[in-house]
Amino acid sequence: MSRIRVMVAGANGRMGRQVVQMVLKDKELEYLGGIDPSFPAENESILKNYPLYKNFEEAIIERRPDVVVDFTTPQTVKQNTEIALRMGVSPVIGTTGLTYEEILQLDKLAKEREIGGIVAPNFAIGAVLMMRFAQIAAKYMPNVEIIEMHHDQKLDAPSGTAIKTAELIARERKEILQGHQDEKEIVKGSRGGEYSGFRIHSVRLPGLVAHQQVIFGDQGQTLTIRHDSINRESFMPGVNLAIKRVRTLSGIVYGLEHLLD
Ligand SMILES: NC(=O)C1=CN([C@@H]2O[C@H](COP(=O)(O)OP(=O)(O)OC[C@H]3O[C@@H](n4cnc5c(N)ncnc54)[C@H](OP(=O)(O)O)[C@@H]3O)[C@@H](O)[C@H]2O)C=CC1
Ligand SMILES: O=C(O)C1=N[C@H](C(=O)O)C[C@H](O)C1
Repeated sequence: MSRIRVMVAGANGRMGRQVVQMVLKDKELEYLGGIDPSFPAENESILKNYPLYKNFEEAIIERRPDVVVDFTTPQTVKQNTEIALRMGVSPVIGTTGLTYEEILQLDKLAKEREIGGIVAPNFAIGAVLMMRFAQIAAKYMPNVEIIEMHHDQKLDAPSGTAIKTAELIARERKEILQGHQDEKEIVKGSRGGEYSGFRIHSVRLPGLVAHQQVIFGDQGQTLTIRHDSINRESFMPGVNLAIKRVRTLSGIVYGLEHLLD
């Protein structure tokens, strides 16, 4: 059976480097090269042993991969994905920051071109379970707040995981007036961002990787569902699964849970 030909956009980034190593270790995958405007600084970088492009479109035209994995930036991911879909390449998108409307637009394009793609705000299995458990709890405990905590180089807030969690909670939660209606926010932003009547708080600190708590409250009790990615290896089994399954999908699938049994 022929190997799946893979390129990695954002290859020189924190996630991209991890993905390149994972692809190189898997005999079912063939690494065609990376795409990243910033070239690796260290001479010993493994990236330098393979083609490295600065321009996404040029790379896709020249190498013609089956799958392109995108861990770039919220500013560039939509354009990259449109190029990939127009060129018949299946996108595996980990980059966060796409709006729901943008995902729908990409889905339309993917279906027109009969190509499968996946947008997964979190590839860690534990995070997928955390979101599912929060969705279940929201039906019974509608008072809820989300606290997400990430490293201080993150470009988007709230995290893609927090947004997806909020979407799932909002689907199950009955509409309630949460908190005191006469609340006065003394320090602007201290109550976090509002999503569908509940709050999301974003913490950014060095030392953190990717963490989230979903806290539910009720009379005399709280329930806390927490997930921690303590390193970026946590995302690799999910990315690997997505690379192997993406070409069997129809249109853009939103969330790794759709690939799990
Ligand atoms: N879905 C998931 O499970 C996870 C998702 N993420 C998401 O992945 C994204 C990347 O995170 P992270 O690796 O930490 O970020 P980094 O900033 O470390 O890496 C992003 C890389 O992409 C490069 N880049 C920018 N524009 C382009 C482009 N047009 N084409 C190719 N490469 C480009 C950047 O170069 P330069 O620095 O020069 O701009 C940088 O090297 C974020 O959106 C993050 O939220 C992160 C972890 C897990
Ligand atoms: O930027 C990160 O690091 C992460 N981003 C994703 C998100 O926005 O949810 C996934 C994970 O939390 C790590």
